Amino acid sequence: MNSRSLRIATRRSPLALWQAEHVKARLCAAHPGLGVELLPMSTAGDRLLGQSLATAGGKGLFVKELEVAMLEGRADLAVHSMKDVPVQLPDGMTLGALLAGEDPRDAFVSNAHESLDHLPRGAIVGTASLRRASQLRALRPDLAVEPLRGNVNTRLAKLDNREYDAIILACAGLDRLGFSERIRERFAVTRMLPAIAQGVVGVECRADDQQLHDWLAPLHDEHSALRLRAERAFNARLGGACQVPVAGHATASGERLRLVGLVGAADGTQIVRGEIGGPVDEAAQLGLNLAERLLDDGAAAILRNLGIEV
Ligand SMILES: NCc1[nH]cc(CCC(=O)O)c1CC(=O)O
Repeated sequence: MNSRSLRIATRRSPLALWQAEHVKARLCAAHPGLGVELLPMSTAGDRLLGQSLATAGGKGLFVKELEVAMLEGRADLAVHSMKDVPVQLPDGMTLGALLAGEDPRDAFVSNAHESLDHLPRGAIVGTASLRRASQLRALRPDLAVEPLRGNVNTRLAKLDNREYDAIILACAGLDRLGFSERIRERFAVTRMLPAIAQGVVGVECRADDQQLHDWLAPLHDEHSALRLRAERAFNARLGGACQVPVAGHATASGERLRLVGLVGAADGTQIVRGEIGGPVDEAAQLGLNLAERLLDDGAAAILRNLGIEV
């Protein structure tokens, strides 16, 4: 038996709470008798929901308070959608476990229309993501892409309120929250390339907490780790934030890893896309190499137009 009890810092959104409960359940199943409790917190990202994520200051807004709680010893671990975690972690923090990935694809959600291709001209599609907006506009320049913020439940409520004809969300979040039947179309990744790390839940903790690392080991998935090593290295070279319309998705099969990535102008008029393959033990280098290639192929100009130095 352990005398130590673990505290999981988590945001209060239904998706964040689901993920934290999931990790708690996995920890308790792997280590019967271990005490685990949730410490729900509000983050700057949650308080600034009126603004677009890009103008408000990016994905770090959702994780900083949780990291401070861990660094101050008020919490032991935090559970994140890895999509929301900046590539650079604060000193002293590490990723203690990356869970097996769920569906990485984006979802087309609509009450009246069965797929993106069925939307009438001029239909209003909600998304706050530059990445989704860029790819949507390239696929369907006739649509009106409008901002949509809030947690998953809020976004669905805005759709039901007829503020949009359709919205785009991640399949993984909808599946986790029991909303799978609301998905009308799961976009092939070749059509709507997902965000870096979409669909992967990760655990962040202090790097020096060896006991916790041992407890987390049974939760870790090596395929997710490989995938994220390539995708996050790719993203890091391209500015590493969600102010940038960057997408990337890696898959490993045996000893081979394949990474597809893109950088797009927000208006969808330009998308620079590429693909790279190589040995899994060079995952990070492959991500970096693909980023360099896209920068040479025009991504550098797109990013410079957005004020991002690369
Ligand atoms: N930015 C919010 C966010 N962060 C992670 C997910 C989905 C779950 C995941 O990708 O693991 C979502 C919602 C969405 O984009 O629909």
